[in-house]
Amino acid sequence: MASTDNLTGLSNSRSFYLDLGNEILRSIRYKHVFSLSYIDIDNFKSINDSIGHLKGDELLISVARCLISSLRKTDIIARLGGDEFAVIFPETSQEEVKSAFAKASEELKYRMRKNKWQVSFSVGIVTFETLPMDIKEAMKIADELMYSVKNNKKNDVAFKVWQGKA
Ligand SMILES: Nc1nc2c(ncn2[C@@H]2O[C@H](COP(=O)(O)OP(=O)(O)OP(=O)(O)O)[C@@H](O)[C@H]2O)c(=O)[nH]1
Repeated sequence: MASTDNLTGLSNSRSFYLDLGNEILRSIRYKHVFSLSYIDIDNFKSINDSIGHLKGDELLISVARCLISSLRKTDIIARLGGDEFAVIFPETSQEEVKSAFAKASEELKYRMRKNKWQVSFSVGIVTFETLPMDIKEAMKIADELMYSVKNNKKNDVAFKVWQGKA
C-alpha cells in the first residue's frame, strides 16, 4: 500500500497515522513529550477558482517544500488530504516547537508572497505533556485547536500544552 502522497511526495495520512501511533508508544516508553501540528491553508479554493487547479497543485507542492526545508529531518511531515498538512515533532517541548515552527511560518509567508498567492495558514500545535490515549484523541485535540483559529480570524498559530482533561 502506498505511504506517500502522489502530488507532494510527503507521507500520506495512512503512513502518518502509523507514525503517530508509534510516537505515542515511544513517548510513553521513554517518558518524552512530543508535539503535533495541524496546518490548514486559508482560502485555498479561491486559488483553484481564480488561477486554476494546476497552480493550486503548484502551491501545495510549494507548501510541502517549505516544510521540508525549514523543519528537522526527524520531524514527520504529511499531507493529510486536500489543503491539510500535519507534522509530528518527536521529543519536542512547547518552547522548542515554537521556535521550530516560527522558521517554517516565515518560509511559508515568503513563498506565498513571492508567488502572489493570497493564502494564509491556520495552525494548531499541541504539545503532549500528558500523552493522548490514541491516535484519534491526538488528532482531535490538534484539529480542534486549528479550527479555533479557523473560526476566529484565520492566519494564526495557536499553541496548547495538553495535560489531560481538566
Ligand atoms: N489544486 C488542487 N486542489 C485541491 C486538491 N485537493 C483538494 N483541492 C481543493 O481544495 C479546496 C479546499 O477547499 P476548502 O476546504 O473550502 O478550503 P479553503 O478555500 O481553504 O477554505 P478555508 O479553509 O475555510 O479557508 C477545494 O476546492 C478542493 O477542490 C489538489 O490535490 N489539488
